[in-house]
Amino acid sequence: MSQWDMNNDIERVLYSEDDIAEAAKRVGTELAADYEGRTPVIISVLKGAVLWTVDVMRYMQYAEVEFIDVSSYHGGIASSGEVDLIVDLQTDIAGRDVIIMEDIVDTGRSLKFMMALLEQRGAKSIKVASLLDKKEGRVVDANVDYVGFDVPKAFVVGYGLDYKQLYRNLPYVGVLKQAVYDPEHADLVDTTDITPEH
Ligand SMILES: O=P(O)(O)OC[C@H]1O[C@H](OP(=O)(O)OP(=O)(O)O)[C@H](O)[C@@H]1O
Ligand code: HPA
Repeated sequence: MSQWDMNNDIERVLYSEDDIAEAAKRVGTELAADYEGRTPVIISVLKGAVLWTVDVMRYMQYAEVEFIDVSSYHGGIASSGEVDLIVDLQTDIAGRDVIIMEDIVDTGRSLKFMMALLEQRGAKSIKVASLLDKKEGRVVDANVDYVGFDVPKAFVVGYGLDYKQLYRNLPYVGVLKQAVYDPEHADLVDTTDITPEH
């Protein structure tokens, strides 16, 4: 195997390409049924949710898609606690049914920030569809309505999720090897006793 291979940096795969394709079909089909007769605005959260968004929306009917970018991680593995709006929506969502598409809800800070913003702008309804829900990571209240997988408390990468902007293009979700992290952050990552919940 070539040394120049991202797969070498992965400790273990949690959700395979097939697992994710199945989850996208399940969530997309459920959304199609729940939004029958309505045209929701899908709000895809850059950059991580792009792959999940396009895979899920293939199973839906009439829907618009918009992008937003909020950031609390600034590239590393620890949430900074402060959320910034980096890229705003290009449309008015007042009176609209919106679906926030996330790759992961972890501390909940990004989602809480977006929920407040969309409520303030007069969204008629707001639901959340996330590939991963890391419930153990929550530090603020944030609820996910449509979940791909409940993910254990470990820093994961792949299928949109990054570490320092890399690994988003892996087709699966996995745990990064400890050795890949900056030594000063090593204590923030727990890769032991991780059991996939599927
Ligand atoms: O629940 P939280 O602790 O707020 O974490 C979840 C957020 O963090 C990640 O985005 P990030 O800010 O890293 O941007 P990215 O999608 O561009 O990687 C992820 O895509 C979520 O939006
Ligand atoms: O586990 C994670 N991996 C990548 N990005 C993230 N943003 C919040 N949690 C994570």
